[in-house]
Amino acid sequence: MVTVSEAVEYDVVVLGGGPAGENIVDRTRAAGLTTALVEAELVGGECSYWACIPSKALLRPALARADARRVPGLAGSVQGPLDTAAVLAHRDYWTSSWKDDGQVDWLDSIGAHLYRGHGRLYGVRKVAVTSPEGEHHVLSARHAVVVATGTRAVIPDVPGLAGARPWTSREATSAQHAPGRLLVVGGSVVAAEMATAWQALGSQVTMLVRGSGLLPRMEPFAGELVAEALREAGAVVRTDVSVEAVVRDGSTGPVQVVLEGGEILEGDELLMATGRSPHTEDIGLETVGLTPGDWIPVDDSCRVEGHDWLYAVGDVNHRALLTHQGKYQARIAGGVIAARAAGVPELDTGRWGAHVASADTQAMPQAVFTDPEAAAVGLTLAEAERAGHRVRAVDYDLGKVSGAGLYADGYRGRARLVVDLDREVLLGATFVGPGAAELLHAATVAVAGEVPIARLWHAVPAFPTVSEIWLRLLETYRG
Ligand SMILES: Cc1cc2nc3c(=O)[nH]c(=O)nc-3n(C[C@H](O)[C@H](O)[C@H](O)COP(=O)(O)OP(=O)(O)OC[C@H]3O[C@@H](n4cnc5c(N)ncnc54)[C@H](O)[C@@H]3O)c2cc1C
Ligand SMILES: NC(=O)c1ccc[n+]([C@@H]2O[C@H](COP(=O)([O-])OP(=O)(O)OC[C@H]3O[C@@H](n4cnc5c(N)ncnc54)[C@H](O)[C@@H]3O)[C@@H](O)[C@H]2O)c1
Repeated sequence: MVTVSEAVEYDVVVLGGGPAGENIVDRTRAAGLTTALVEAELVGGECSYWACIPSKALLRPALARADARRVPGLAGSVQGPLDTAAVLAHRDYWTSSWKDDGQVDWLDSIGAHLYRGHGRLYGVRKVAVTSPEGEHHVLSARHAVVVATGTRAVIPDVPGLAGARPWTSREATSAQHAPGRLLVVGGSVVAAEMATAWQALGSQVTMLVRGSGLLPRMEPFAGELVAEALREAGAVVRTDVSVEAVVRDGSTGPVQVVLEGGEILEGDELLMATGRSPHTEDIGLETVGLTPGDWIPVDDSCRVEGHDWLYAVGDVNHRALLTHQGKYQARIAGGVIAARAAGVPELDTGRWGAHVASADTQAMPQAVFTDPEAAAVGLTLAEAERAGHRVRAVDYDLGKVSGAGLYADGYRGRARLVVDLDREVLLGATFVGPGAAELLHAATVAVAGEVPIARLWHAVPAFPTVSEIWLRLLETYRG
């Protein structure tokens, strides 16, 4: 091991090169600071290679076909199966076949230094790196160390599961063929999106959901509409079931799942879409008084309490497990690091200030690329009520909007605004329907901007777009 006296010094050292880590590098370099990035696998992280990008590349053809099948005059031409090989090749293109040359070129172009290898905190302001070749480096940070090590899939402690080669999100996004029968355990976002993709790509999907419905963090109608569409597409969606054991003999044979009550189901692959745990077991948290394996709690500037040099951004701080929020946190924390390095006397930490990630808690958007798409920002009705707001939910059938009817024959969807009755602003909005993801940003602007309902009345949606849902919702609210 090299000694600390041989440490290479930078202004900022970033541990983990996913979207959040990359954005810290970008912001701190833009501020003229010297920055090193430590990455154990591929620069770009989970999102680029085994999550957002490949999953959306698999889903886009499925959703485009579903939309086209609802357009008179076109529907007849798109009744056949997807070209699975072409879809997988398209996915491979979007992951650059799991190579990160493009991202590395970008790091070079902005003058950041990449250290490939496993990084660990090594006491105050230091990171030790072990390269794949076994070389050791110690990096020392003048201003900040930023942990952005992300998450991995949780494999629950179910008898027989660990030895049954279950798929996680990694295999579900990188598989090179469609399994004949795919069992999916879980009912949240990864489960719903991957069930949608693989059912469309030719697998017979069976979803085994522990709860009473899909997409449990959204308004209940989101999960209901997505489950209905999955069933119509031929998938089996079973709710209120619990997996008690898994059996798989040999390495390539079918896998059996034993449900509570004894029923046995068989599949060719088993996807466990049962949540995430932080990549913090072996990153030296103990050397700075934190607990290995835990999420890293931070304040609203993404700084770790009690350590004025240590920050955590992205999934690892557990504020919002979404790429765009991790990137947002990185922009905020990058700005904080740059301001403090420049000796700015006072940070802008008021609500919605430049140095606090207010949107994580007050206006977080999410788009789920199922058929129909489900998109939401801010609070659901139940969350707003739990938080003690005096609210009213305003609902409207998206299919009744002319733009939606023209978009697709028999358009099925629903929208909800959650209105704060005391301030007459939106606390949340949800849209479920084909193409609904693109309705989301208008709602995000309204929620983050706390735009008064009276002013939204003057934001006129173009006719005949699906966005006319805004007019219908406001009319419904005003009675
Ligand atoms: C199937 C799936 C689909 C998703 N789709 C979406 C989507 O459509 N939209 C969306 O917003 N979010 C989506 N997400 C969530 C999104 O992937 C994460 O929120 C995002 O990747 C988090 O970014 P991050 O930078 O915090 O961490 P990651 O992307 O996990 O990157 C962390 C990086 O740190 C590296 N690392 C870890 N430990 C070390 C170490 N000790 N030393 C060096 N390097 C280390 C890892 O190798 C990795 O490259 C999806 C997730 C899944 C699983
Ligand atoms: N389009 C997007 O924005 C997108 C897509 C995919 C994932 N993501 C994000 O990635 C993160 C991970 O998603 P996820 O769906 O893996 O996790 P999740 O935490 O959202 O859901 C995990 C689900 O698994 C269930 N579960 C846990 N243990 C179980 C068990 N033993 N048996 C049966 N069910 C069990 C839970 O009840 C929960 O509903 C989420 O935060 C999600 O927002 C986002």
